[in-house]
Amino acid sequence: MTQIQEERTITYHTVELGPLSSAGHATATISEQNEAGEVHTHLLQVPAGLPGERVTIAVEAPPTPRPGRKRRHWKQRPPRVWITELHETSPLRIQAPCPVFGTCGGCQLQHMNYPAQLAWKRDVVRQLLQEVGHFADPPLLDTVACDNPWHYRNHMRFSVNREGQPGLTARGSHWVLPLAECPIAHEKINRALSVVNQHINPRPQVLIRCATANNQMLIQPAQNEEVTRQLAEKSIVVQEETMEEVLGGQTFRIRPSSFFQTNTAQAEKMAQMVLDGLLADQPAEKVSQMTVVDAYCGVGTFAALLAPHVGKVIAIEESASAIKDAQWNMRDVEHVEIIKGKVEDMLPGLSSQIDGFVIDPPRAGCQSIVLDALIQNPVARIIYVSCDPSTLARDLNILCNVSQAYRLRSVQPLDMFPQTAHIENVAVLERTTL
Ligand SMILES: C[S@@+](CC[C@H](N)C(=O)[O-])C[C@H]1O[C@@H](n2cnc3c(N)ncnc32)[C@H](O)[C@@H]1O
Repeated sequence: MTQIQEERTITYHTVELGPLSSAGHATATISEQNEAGEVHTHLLQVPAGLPGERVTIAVEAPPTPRPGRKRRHWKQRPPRVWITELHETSPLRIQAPCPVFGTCGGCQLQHMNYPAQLAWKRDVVRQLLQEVGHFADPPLLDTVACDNPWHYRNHMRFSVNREGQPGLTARGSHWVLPLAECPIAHEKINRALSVVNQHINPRPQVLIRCATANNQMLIQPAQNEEVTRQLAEKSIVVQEETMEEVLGGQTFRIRPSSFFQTNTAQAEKMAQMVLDGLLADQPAEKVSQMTVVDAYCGVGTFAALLAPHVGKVIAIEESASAIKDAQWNMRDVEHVEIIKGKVEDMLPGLSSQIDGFVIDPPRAGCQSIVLDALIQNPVARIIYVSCDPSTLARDLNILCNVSQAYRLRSVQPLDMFPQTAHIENVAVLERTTL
């Protein structure tokens, strides 16, 4: 089959780069004149650039809809932009170790030194808390660094190309870059990849998840006997249904489709922040009587770690697989109630006799019904764990400024995803009325 590739115009511009966008790309403004002599200004995202740098960029016009295609389904893509020459570099620039950095869609910040990444993440959170959250002077702490900002990911989802090779996709496309290793993947995942990529993978994706506390690994789809044997030679024990990982001194069983934090070392720190935020400064006898809710509990990480300290834990989760794991993980704890369901359905019906909440929703943040329930029956403390600072800022504004039901005590950025633009936060809120 012959495929006719559309020819796309590439223009070159020498520019000074502006601030990083929240996606982690530098920005650039260019002006172009069309055939009618009209000048149009465009704000572009420049991957692998840094503010203040003087660079030449190539700008490839986005594809246009093919004749006959319904325009209704057409989604205009931004132009593809890449740096062709660096004239003046930023003092924050370092050599990115990955050969596909800038092309791969996985990392955005490998070219920026690590302290600068941490400072930039704090700055993004500050700006969002001010502009979206309406906190004039937010109580924002410094970003907690990851002790090793490389090889931290315990879970990788590789795409597979037509030749059956696993890799990561290029930014803004479905084009698979076959990989021998990835500098943010855990060393055990890279070891497994070096075996898996020697075989033809029949499915469009390969998921690899490893434990850091032992040699157990989950791989989907299941690999054949030969691959499993070769992995065993590399000391990797491929599990069939569940694997076990240790966090905060407790063992957690995890199924392939259950959520588990992807950076175990940082998750340890995060769990301690949750415990401290909820229980610190309170007399032991009061803590032992507390009823706390772990909403969006996943496999029960926070619930299990809170259980030894408090009177009762109610854990809520919608995923059937995570619920099975949570039940196993807390099988020996009597004072835990595990509820399968949506937080927005369960929360309004819960008793008002709750002393503290841990909420760790997906990126979209909390639904308004959840925020309403927290405002109607304010609890002494909420620990809001968030993987998206913009929805966190939106929800904190409702909980603290609009309703004035809570006071924001602290927001702690935690670098769960070094080398990427993703930002995790732990916010501590307390009820305004005692
Ligand atoms: C960010 S994860 C947090 C998991 C857990 N707190 C942890 O640290 O491992 C969010 C979890 O919320 C669950 N979830 C998503 N939407 C939900 C909803 N509306 N109600 C209940 N659980 C939900 C997901 O299945 C996922 O396990």
